[in-house]
Amino acid sequence: MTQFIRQELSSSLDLVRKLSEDNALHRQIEAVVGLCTRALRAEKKILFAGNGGSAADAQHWAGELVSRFYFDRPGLPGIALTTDSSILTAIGNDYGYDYVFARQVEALGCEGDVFFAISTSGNSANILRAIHAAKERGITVVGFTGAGGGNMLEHCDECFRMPSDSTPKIQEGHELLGHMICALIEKDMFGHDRD
Ligand SMILES: O=C(CO)[C@@H](O)[C@H](O)[C@H](O)[C@H](O)COP(=O)(O)O
Ligand SMILES: [Zn+2]
Repeated sequence: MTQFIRQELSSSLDLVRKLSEDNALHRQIEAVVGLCTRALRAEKKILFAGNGGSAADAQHWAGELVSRFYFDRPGLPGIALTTDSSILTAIGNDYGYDYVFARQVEALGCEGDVFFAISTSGNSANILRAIHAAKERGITVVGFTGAGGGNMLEHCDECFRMPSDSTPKIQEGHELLGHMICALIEKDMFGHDRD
């Protein structure tokens, strides 16, 4: 068992080392933070969606914006499309699971919003359909995926590709990016660092 533990920790360290050395990624993070803060200053909002562990990320990051991250400050408009069981089951039952996020983007999204589309494979049908719905509405799409990129890659305005093919490892990378982006949005919008 300890060999598995060591292997897991070693691959996580390898991922973090790659992220820390990727200057293009750091510039991409800055670009995404900038597009998010421009949208927020224009009274727009950020939508989040993903499946499984990525649904947890969607809810986690929306909470960082609406509540707080490092310090007390006004709430920021973030909505996770993964939380309302009545909406999810109604759409899934009436239109099919592929539409559970796209229908919400249609109903809730506005031109100028930002949509964080999270899929480790880049191929989940309900994420791809939500991306299509977002683009149709002039909503900026920021993708979070893995090394392969999948079908979502070509449809995102910006897409973070973690340097791994392992779903759990990709998610670990997404978690790091999500926290950094939320912290930088907060800092940019309200002008100071941590408490
Ligand atoms: O969290 C994990 C694996 O670590 C799983 O729940 C994983 O999120 C699910 O298999 C998702 O359905 C995978 O979808 P996606 O990331 O490829 O879009
Ligand atoms: Zn997971």
